[in-house]
Amino acid sequence: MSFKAVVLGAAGGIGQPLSLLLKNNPLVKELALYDIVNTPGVAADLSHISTPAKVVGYLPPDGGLEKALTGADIVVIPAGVPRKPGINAGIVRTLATGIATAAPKAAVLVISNPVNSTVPIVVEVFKQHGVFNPKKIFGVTTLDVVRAQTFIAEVLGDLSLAHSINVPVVGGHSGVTIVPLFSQSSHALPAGYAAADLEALTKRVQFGGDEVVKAKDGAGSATLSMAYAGAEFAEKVLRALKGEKGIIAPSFVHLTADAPGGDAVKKAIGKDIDYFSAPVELGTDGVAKIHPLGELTDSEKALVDAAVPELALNIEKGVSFIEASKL
Ligand SMILES: NC(=O)C1=CN([C@@H]2O[C@H](COP(=O)(O)OP(=O)(O)OC[C@H]3O[C@@H](n4cnc5c(N)ncnc54)[C@H](O)[C@@H]3O)[C@@H](O)[C@H]2O)C=CC1
Ligand SMILES: O=C([O-])CC(=O)C(=O)O
Repeated sequence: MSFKAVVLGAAGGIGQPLSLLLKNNPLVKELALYDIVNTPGVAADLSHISTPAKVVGYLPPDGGLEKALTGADIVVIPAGVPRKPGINAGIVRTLATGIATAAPKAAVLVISNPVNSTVPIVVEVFKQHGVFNPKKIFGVTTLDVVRAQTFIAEVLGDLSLAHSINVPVVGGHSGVTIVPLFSQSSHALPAGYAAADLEALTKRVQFGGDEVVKAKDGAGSATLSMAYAGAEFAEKVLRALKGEKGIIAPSFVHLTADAPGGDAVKKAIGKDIDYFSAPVELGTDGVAKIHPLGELTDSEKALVDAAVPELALNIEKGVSFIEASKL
């Protein structure tokens, strides 16, 4: 069993390396690349790679978005502009409308920032079209996990461990809404690791994006690490769609009653919030189960408490953007 994957924003800084990684994924039989520019070139380039996926590029004229999306099993959205939330809201609304019309059953992986608001935008558009399935819409927070894995491995002095470190990062995807649960890491920090160092490590995960923006000196935000993270999460979703069991990864999802576990997360965070990034068990229909946050330390509880009000505002911004555009 193999799948049709679609990348919306495929010609961008994330879109191109992400498309390369998906072209390299044996679970992908067809790769449709959509952007407002340059996809014919990106598709022609990738199509010479000797892996099975058939690659086709699409542009807006002649129903390009609809053609790209038709028959999609998974749609990954890295379209938009780094650090321009207002512009991205409109772009994501347009793309979500296309998906709701042409591929309402596909798994939708939202990378475009701010994820805490763009995921609610996709959900509200799907609701308007009567096709909302909370099990199929994912905010991609994998880069936060990838950073936490790497930074723990750096502290442990062995980067070869990084990929095997299992560390949940929950909450949302921006600043203080990002909550790494280092106490639950499969690889513990060194005994006697100072509280101030733990605080600094937490901040480094929360503001890892700023580190890259600064180093790129005005030339954009994280693209290559994000492509890696997006491809890794997409691969997990595809493996689960194919029937593999027991795959769990944090993702920013709707805490619906339709997927068991959401209520327990709401209880743990002490607020009736509609979205949270929690460890999600993936299945043949998307979200199979939302896992609990587990035992939190006092400092982790404080991080969750700080995250929730900001998260609630971000979510409301996304919802009200669509509400307002209904008028
Ligand atoms: N979730 C996460 O962890 C991360 C999210 N991001 C976000 O990913 C997004 C993309 O970042 P980059 O690739 O660096 O930006 P970029 O500017 O290099 O690429 C964006 C691409 O989107 C395309 N685009 C614009 N409007 C479009 C539309 N209506 N339909 C289809 N494509 C459209 C552009 O033509 C461009 O090719 C940004 O919003 C950024 O903030 C970035 C890093 C991490
Ligand atoms: O910081 C940014 O603007 C991009 C991003 O989401 C990240 O690197 O985590």
